[in-house]
Amino acid sequence: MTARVLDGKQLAQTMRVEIAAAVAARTAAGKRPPGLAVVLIGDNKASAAYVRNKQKGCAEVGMGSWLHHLPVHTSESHLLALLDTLNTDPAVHGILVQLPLPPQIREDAVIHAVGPRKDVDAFHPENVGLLAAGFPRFVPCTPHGVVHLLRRNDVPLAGREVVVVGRSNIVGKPLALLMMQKATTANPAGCDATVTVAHTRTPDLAAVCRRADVLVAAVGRAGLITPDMVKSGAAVVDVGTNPGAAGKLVGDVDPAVAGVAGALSPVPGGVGPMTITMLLANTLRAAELLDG
Ligand SMILES: Nc1nc2c(c(=O)[nH]1)N[C@@H](CN(C=O)c1ccc(C(=O)N[C@@H](CCC(=O)O)C(=O)O)cc1)CN2
Repeated sequence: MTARVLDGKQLAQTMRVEIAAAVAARTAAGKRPPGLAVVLIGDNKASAAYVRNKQKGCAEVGMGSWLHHLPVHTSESHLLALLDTLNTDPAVHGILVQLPLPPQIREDAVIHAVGPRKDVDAFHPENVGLLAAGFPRFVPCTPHGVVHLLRRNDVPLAGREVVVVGRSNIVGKPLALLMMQKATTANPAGCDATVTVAHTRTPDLAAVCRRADVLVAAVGRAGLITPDMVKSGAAVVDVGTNPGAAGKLVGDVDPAVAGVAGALSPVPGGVGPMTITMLLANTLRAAELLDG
């Protein structure tokens, strides 16, 4: 078997056209274009590239974006003061602080300081709570990208066994919530699946993974998921972004898994591009919620 490729690059592009149409309709109706403020601290090359792509995405769909690039030694209080200003700026609908942060700045303090109505990453505890309760204000970008990638490729989820390997706040936990939740009008990203969350301390990880009709790997360990861990015909989504040889990005899934899986979302070209498109979708939603 050679797995069907779940092409995130192409789907992200299709969804951007849909978002651009919604933005154009808003501006034609005399509304302010959605605007995203992006805060980048320091000179991490990968972070700078992600931020560039986020701004490029904004331009592509007709949204405004502002980059606040702060030096690596920026103090936490300086960053919090900037966030205060952005929280009250009516042109700014979404605020994003690129992670990871330098060590003098507490991630938790920053996550709490982004106004929950502008928190397009959906990291603020208020938004985490709303998601957990099944009434998300914003759906976190990477998990939402995974759900769209599977749905738009007709991978069945309702009633299926989904195994999420990884328990991070950004991917594993929120994705497990979406996968287990009932699909409702308030929560169309709910998937009605039966969900197992596994991680590096799970005994016999291979046996747990082999149960999956849909297997999602989000651990951050290159090549962790090998062909013997995958049920024949399963859909496999790779969310890993690990540094490989010659500056290449490597996923958590061994490429040989393509010989066993029915469908495979690769790295690069799978969930990554979807993450940025879902950020644009959240910025549009923030503008709709804030400005009507
Ligand atoms: N504030 C946030 N910080 C971080 C997030 C986030 O969602 N919000 N996630 C990651 C980084 N990230 C977005 O910020 C991100 C990672 C990867 C990609 C992507 O498109 N990857 C491409 C490959 C790119 C390459 O070759 O280098 C792919 O997978 O095809 C987009 C966004 C941590 N920080």
